[in-house]
Amino acid sequence: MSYDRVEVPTNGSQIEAVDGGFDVPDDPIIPIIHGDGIGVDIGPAAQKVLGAAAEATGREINWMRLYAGESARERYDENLPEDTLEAFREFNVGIKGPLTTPVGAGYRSLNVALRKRLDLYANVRPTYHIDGVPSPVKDPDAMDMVNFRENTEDVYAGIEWEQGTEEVEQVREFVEEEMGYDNTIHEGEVGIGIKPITEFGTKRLVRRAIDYALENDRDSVTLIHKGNIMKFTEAQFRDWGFEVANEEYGDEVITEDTLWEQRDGDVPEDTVVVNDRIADAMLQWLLLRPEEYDVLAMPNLNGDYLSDSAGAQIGGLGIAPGANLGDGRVLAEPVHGSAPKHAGNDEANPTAMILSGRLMFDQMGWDDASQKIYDAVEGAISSKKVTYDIHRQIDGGEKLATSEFADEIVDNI
Ligand SMILES: NC(=O)C1=CN([C@@H]2O[C@H](COP(=O)(O)OP(=O)(O)OC[C@H]3O[C@@H](n4cnc5c(N)ncnc54)[C@H](OP(=O)(O)O)[C@@H]3O)[C@@H](O)[C@H]2O)C=CC1
Ligand SMILES: O=C(O)CCC(=O)C(=O)O
Ligand SMILES: [Mg+2]
Repeated sequence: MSYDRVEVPTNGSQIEAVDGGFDVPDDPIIPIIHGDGIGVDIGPAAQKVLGAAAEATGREINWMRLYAGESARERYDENLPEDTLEAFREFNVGIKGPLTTPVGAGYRSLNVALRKRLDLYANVRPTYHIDGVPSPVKDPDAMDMVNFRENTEDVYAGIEWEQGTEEVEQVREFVEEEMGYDNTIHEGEVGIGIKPITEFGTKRLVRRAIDYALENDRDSVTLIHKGNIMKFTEAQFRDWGFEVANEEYGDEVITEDTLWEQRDGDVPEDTVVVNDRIADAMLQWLLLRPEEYDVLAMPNLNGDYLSDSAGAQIGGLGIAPGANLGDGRVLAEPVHGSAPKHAGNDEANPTAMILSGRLMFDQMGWDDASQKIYDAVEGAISSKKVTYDIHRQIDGGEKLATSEFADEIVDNI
């Protein structure tokens, strides 16, 4: 493949996607987007730590810089160049920092565009507590969840019409007059959006969540929806989710309803329980009884809200990692955004992006390098040498810059 403005490393080899996994050489070429805002600080920091963990386990990462957002506007005069998409398609496994999306007018989310264009349909966001990280809750270790968020549809599909346009009035007329929703929309200006939830999108996401639960000895998968209100989208997500559980997994999975019918309520060994919860109530259980929840599966918007909220319980957005998964493709990225007010100040916490790299290593089968990163992050934080976000929540300690904190982690590897 030839690229317009991307330098492909001359050393290193390609990670191949094979049989639902990856064939990973010891010198892989890995694409990376540093990202907008704090991406200029945390991107290089994460690259350094991940490179050091690879080296410490006898490997070498050959980084391939890719561009999106501001860095792409500078080089290509566009937000999401074809080079970037093609390189992720060719090299299969990569990592990105955050990309800014303007509120209201302006271009649509480049993060969402990358997920959709690369068909990275599952946004996986584990929420676990690392020793020494301060938390606003009494028992942060009670939370050990993995959030599977549908990544390609729901209100993030981007089908909406702006107030004051001819199009929005056409949609209003169609909805009111042809679809029978007369007197449902208030008079005056309106903006209208569409929320598609498909059987295809739901089932592949729920399948991925159940497979993960089975492969990782997890006890349950909870489908999180607002199906009491949105009956044909969110409730349908739940119904299709249960269909997958009931029809595709045999004895490996049992639904909560079946358990209740059996009355003794005992879960057979090695069986994953699939249940569902309504999204607003779930946000209270996250705080009150997190130990009862394990793997969560949900539509796009619920997953976006829930992952930031859960992240707060284990130390905040500076810590919370994530990865976008497709079939034979991985693009790791932190939960947080570009935090513009900290951009370029060398102060943001790189941990979320570093732990996202850990998720990427897990997908590559680099369990030893992944463990090294976990231990080194834990070591750095427990010595109380931390970035500002953690420092302000603890007594004493030393406040480090992003780059210094990355060096501290490298020293712990
Ligand atoms: N996947 C992506 O690329 C995402 C992109 N975005 C985009 O990012 C932009 C900003 O979004 P916003 O809503 O402000 O959310 P952000 O996640 O960017 O930041 C919100 C706040 O969280 C804290 N925070 C976030 N990341 C870190 C970090 N690494 N270290 C320390 N503190 C951190 C900061 O809090 P404090 O200042 O209080 O310390 C920050 O001001 C928007 O354009 C949005 O669309 C948002 C989410 C995901
Ligand atoms: O794309 C964006 O700008 C925000 C997306 C977001 O908040 C997320 O994916 O968690
Ligand atoms: Mg978000």
